[in-house]
Amino acid sequence: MTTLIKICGLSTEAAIDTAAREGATHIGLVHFEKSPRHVTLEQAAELRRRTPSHVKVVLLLVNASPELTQRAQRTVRPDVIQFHGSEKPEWLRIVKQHMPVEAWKALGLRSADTLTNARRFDGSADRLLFDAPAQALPGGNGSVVDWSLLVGHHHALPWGLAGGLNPDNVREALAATQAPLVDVSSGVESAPGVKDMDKIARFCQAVRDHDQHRNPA
Ligand SMILES: O=C(O)c1ccccc1N[C@@H]1O[C@H](COP(=O)(O)O)[C@@H](O)[C@H]1O
Repeated sequence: MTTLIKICGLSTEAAIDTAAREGATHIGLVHFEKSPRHVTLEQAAELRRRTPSHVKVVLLLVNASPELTQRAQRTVRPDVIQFHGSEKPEWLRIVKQHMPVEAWKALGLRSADTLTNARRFDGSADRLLFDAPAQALPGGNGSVVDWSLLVGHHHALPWGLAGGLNPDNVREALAATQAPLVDVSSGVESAPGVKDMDKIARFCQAVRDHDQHRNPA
């Protein structure tokens, strides 16, 4: 099985090109004004147009109003909306009824209870992302998830691992958790909001090395 790779918080065409060339399966665009990675909907639409069709575009929103969510979907036309606030399963269900998008829900992984409570998204989320608990920002803080909570857990939904991943720890994270998707933002930056092309390349290579080691040809 090939691990899916999401590189999040991209804001330049160069970063999109690098992520796509290095093997990202998903790129993330953050529309959240408090984030150093915030892009306007118009910028996100431009970056979406730049993205090759084999790479899925994930638009990240945090507790956005119904009006903003609809405007964002119509302007950017993402493949996925990643809900990274305290959005409820009912809201994801409504979004999926009215918009042609996948709905992903990010959850701050505090304890085993988080995994139990995640079952409330069965039937509404297309994928869960387990991130470190919220701090000053709801995500993008570079804090590492307690991977041991995920070891041996049976996931009812497709899922992904986020939170504090970087080129130097992603292989260890994958070996520990067997995550089918890894999601990185600050771990491939040289400063908040500034993507580092070399780190993006090294991150993707580390994931490929893991996959190769697991499934030697
Ligand atoms: O990236 C951001 O600025 C951000 C802002 C608000 C919510 C989520 C955000 N990013 C997401 O957080 C996780 C983990 O990020 P990191 O790798 O620890 O920096 C990831 O899903 C980002 O997409």
